[in-house]
Amino acid sequence: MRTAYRVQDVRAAEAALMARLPEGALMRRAAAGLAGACAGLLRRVYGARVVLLVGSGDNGGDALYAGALLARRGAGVSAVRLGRRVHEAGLDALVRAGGRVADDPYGVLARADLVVDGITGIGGRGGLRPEAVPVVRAARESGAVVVAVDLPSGVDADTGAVEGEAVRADATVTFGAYKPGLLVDPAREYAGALRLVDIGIRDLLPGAPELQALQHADVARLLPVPAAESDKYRRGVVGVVAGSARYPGAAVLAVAGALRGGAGAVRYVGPAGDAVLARYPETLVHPGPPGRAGRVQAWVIGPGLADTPGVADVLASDVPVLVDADGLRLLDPAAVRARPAPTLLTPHAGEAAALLGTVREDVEARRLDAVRELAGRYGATVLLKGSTTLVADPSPGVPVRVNPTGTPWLATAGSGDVLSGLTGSLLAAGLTARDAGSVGAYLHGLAARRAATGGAGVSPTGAGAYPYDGGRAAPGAAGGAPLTAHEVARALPGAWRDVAAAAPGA
Ligand SMILES: NC(=O)C1=CN([C@@H]2O[C@H](COP(=O)(O)OP(=O)(O)OC[C@H]3O[C@@H](n4cnc5c(N)ncnc54)[C@H](OP(=O)(O)O)[C@@H]3O)[C@@H](O)[C@H]2O)[C@@H](O)CC1
Ligand SMILES: Nc1ncnc2c1ncn2[C@@H]1O[C@H](COP(=O)(O)OP(=O)(O)O)[C@@H](O)[C@H]1O
Ligand SMILES: [K+]
Repeated sequence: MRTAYRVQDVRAAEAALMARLPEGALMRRAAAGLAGACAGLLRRVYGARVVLLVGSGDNGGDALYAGALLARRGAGVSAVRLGRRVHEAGLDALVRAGGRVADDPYGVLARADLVVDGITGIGGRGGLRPEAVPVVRAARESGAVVVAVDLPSGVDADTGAVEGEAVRADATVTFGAYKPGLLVDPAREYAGALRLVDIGIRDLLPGAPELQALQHADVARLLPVPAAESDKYRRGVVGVVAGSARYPGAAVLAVAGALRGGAGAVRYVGPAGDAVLARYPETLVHPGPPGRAGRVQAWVIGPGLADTPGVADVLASDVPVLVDADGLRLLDPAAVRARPAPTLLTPHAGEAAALLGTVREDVEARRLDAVRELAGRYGATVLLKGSTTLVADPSPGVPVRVNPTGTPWLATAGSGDVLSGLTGSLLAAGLTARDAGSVGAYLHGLAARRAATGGAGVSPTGAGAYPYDGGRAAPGAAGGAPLTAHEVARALPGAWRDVAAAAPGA
């Protein structure tokens, strides 16, 4: 499992470790890791042209010490000063190693092979300052590989927000622990490939991180597996209330997901029974209302529902309920808060904005804050869909899960319906709302990657999702082809098998 910690926790851990180590030891560890990563990105260090963008703080210090190490290996290293101050000991080390301060930043940038962004790290506030903006643009336009130190300068480490301009890096070398902004959009997009350098603070970080990103082995442990004595009822029955005369396809897609999510049976309730049966004869169909349809272990309500009644009925039940799409528009917040059984809300940014009384752009700019706030306000688990899918628990101390497997190819009509069916099925099979949401999003993203690329998923460690391959970042959609929601559903068993194969002893 990958974890991310807030700046205050990273600083506290660093301070505790620094008190036990000689002065400067941590920065030397960070710089050595950074220099090693830079060397890996350059075909040859000797003769390479490296430019350091150096801000006022220790982030600039890291860049200067790493630059000194590269200069000692024969690189031509120039420092561009962008702060009011500079890390003096770092600058001395660079000059002693043969590096220099650039008189003409644009001249050295035009010839650079590698640019090291040491403007700000965890001490940065707001976007880049105006004087840094043209320099950063010149770095990007030079075609050099851009490596961010700890974080791309200008992004918010704790929230993933980007206010104004920020560095767009090909790779980010981060120290001690991932920061939330490296895993959550929009900042994640600026970070490129990630590499974590161990500087020895791991055991000094708090027990609960801010974020968790599951990997294959974590998901494998959570997958429901039928026991020898299982029957379809013991595996769980999921009830799907979806579709309408206007949108029968949403019912078919939600059932397509539900049939592949581990429940023993899928009960469809609504007016699109014929369309569902035509595609999936194994479905149990009932015209409704849900209260008369028979016992289920979890309900999914909402995809393509239009204004069909049933939300209040389902929310009044004593089993876990997943509410999506039109269901989110029709729900009574007080009824959600009053439920003794778990509720999982699965909005996209627009639906989340409506639930919060704000606008979509606001949610997209601050996804992590938005998902936590929604979970708190509604007393429900919330899965916020989109470019980075997040799952928040209603209890504030519980880490938010961030899904690493998503791909922009998923932005296709109906793929959310597949996700709600799949996730509801996991709920019916007995997973908690938080686990069902994170496992559902993981399998859904993996299936989409397989469908878009003709088989390639992500590696068991999640490389391919947060890659560090010694080269440039693998962009999310590279090498893929358009896919349909149905293809995502059909690729789910393959994704499930990939993940299950990573279980210990599998
Ligand atoms: N602690 C440790 O043990 C270790 C820390 N390590 C490293 O230290 C980094 C943290 O260093 P830090 O605390 O010095 O902060 P940092 O990110 O360099 O920026 C601070 C200064 O930047 C300025 N500034 C602010 N906003 C700005 C903006 N928008 N645009 C431009 N400038 C802006 C502002 O100064 P001002 O210019 O206002 O005087 C502020 O004081 C951390 O990320 C990691 O790389 C590693 O070596 C491992 C060990
Ligand atoms: N840019 C993106 N990157 C990754 N995943 C995305 C992106 N945009 C949308 N998705 C995913 O695609 C699905 C779309 O669901 P939703 O918005 O409900 O659409 P629909 O209602 O058409 O099914 C969600 O799983 C969401 O997380
Ligand atoms: K930086």
